Amino acid sequence: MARFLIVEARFYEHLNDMLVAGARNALEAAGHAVEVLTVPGALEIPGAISLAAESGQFDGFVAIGVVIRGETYHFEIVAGESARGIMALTMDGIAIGNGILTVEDEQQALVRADPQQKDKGGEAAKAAIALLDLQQKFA
Ligand SMILES: Nc1c(NC[C@H](O)[C@H](O)[C@H](O)CO)[nH]c(=O)[nH]c1=O
Ligand SMILES: CC(=O)[C@@H](O)COP(=O)(O)O
Repeated sequence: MARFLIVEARFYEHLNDMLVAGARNALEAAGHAVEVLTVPGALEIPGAISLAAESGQFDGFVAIGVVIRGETYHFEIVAGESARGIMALTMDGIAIGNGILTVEDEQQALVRADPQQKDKGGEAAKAAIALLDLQQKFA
């Protein structure tokens, strides 16, 4: 049993609930312990994971959020920088699954967040489990 932290950016609550449910289902089905930490937006996710990883309290992480394109360049910043931050932490050896949706509209997000449809939260959780398995394999 490993200890996983889901770090969720609670920007779109109804979509987040579905993504977190999918991630939690996948982690618990695999026999892992799950806690959830909430941050304001996707840009805060890498920093929160970095702090939580330093605490030594968790073995792996699932980043959950939804970024929907608006009218300005802000979408590119939030989508790109959150992914860049997560990838930097991954390359430092932290097991993270990226479940941050970056979509054009809410309809695209709904289909991807719903555990009965694309279940991107569950997919991200399985990716985190796979990375943790690799960490242990190469330790
Ligand atoms: N527009 C979205 C944001 N924006 C907020 C930023 O993530 C951040 O919280 C703010 O700039 C303060 O640092 N966040 C999302 O998760 N989704 C969005 O669509
Ligand atoms: C992440 C975004 O693009 C969005 O929430 C911001 O919208 P806008 O560009 O219209 O300010």
